[in-house]
Amino acid sequence: MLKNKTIGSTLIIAGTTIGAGMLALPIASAGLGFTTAIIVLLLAWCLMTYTALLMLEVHQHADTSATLNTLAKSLLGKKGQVVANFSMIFLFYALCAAYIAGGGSQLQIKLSQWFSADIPPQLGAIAFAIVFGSIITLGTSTVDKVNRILFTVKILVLLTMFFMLTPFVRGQHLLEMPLEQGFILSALPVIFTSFGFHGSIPSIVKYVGIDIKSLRRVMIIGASLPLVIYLFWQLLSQGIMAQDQLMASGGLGGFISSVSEKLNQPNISQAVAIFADLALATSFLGVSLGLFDFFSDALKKGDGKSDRVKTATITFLPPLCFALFYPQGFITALGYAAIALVILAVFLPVAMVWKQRKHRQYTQDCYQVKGGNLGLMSATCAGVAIITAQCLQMFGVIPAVG
Ligand SMILES: N[C@@H](Cc1ccccc1)C(=O)O
Repeated sequence: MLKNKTIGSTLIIAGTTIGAGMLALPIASAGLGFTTAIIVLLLAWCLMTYTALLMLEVHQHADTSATLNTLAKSLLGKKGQVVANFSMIFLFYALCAAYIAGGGSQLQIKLSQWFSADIPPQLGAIAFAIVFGSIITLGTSTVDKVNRILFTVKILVLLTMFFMLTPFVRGQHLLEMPLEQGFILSALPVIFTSFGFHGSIPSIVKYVGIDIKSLRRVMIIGASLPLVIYLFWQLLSQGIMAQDQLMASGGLGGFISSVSEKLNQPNISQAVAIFADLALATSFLGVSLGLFDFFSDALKKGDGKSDRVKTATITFLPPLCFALFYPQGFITALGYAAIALVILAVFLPVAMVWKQRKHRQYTQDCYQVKGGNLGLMSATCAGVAIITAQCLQMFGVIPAVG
């Protein structure tokens, strides 16, 4: 039974992680060249796995049903709790905004083809938000059913897409060096966000129970599956197109059409487009369900129809507004998400573990993540670097990606 739960939880983690971020990776890392991109991916993976283990170290002494809210409150006090909740809302809003902008632009391209008319991107965003907002409003069991089907198809399409794209990889593209050093900094926030899943750790702990050995395995394998898939994805996207072509694609739709132009194979570009839709849809369902439940709990809304519609409005309206103003804002929104994710997935775990190690006697059988203070310091510095990179981009000091 526990084994079953461990496998299920590993898949939940991997499923949450592989999403919009993966679609943004080829565009965000276009200027880096293959080798540099791989090094940054590995570093981001190390950081995120390390902080996920830190969260387990914190969870081992708390109640099974502890949430980030209660953990932050008990270890860091009222201020910590406010910071935790604020970064959670900001992260989920930014992610939803990215999904609506990305999904909307995909939908708009399709609607324009179907109706042979020039449909504005805003209409795509509205339609995308209404379709998925309704699924969420119908309830968690509907989401579960839709998600299972979409997730299975997503993995099948991913494998097909990898299989079809491999023959087009050209070695010389993989030897290219960073076009400009600034691009390394610019790519950090999006690459970091693509490894994010930390909002789901409390639910997994609650589901599996406090069994550190199993939980460690869940976190390590759950974070490593996306790493393997991203490494392949990087090999394919950067191996097929030269850096300047990738850089010129601009946005998700642009990337997909460059792939189809380059390969001149309608089947492959179809597979890439379907994968992109499914990746957006599954992550959107997972993240917006989390945000919906968070609001419904925080605002003490019931499960009645009118209450659910009200909660849905609070959940979906602000990110929809962002997507209406910035229809091309897919990657921009993911960059903003990185700021909140650094707080949630790096600063908070580090602060909580630091406090706990200081105030609590660790006995022989307590779990303590290796690395000591040096590990905590390095993670903090990495977090500061990511936030700085995003701010420098916002102020136009370094080139923006996307
Ligand atoms: N990693 C997810 C984004 C995410 C970050 C943090 C928590 C949940 C999801 C993606 O690539 O789409």
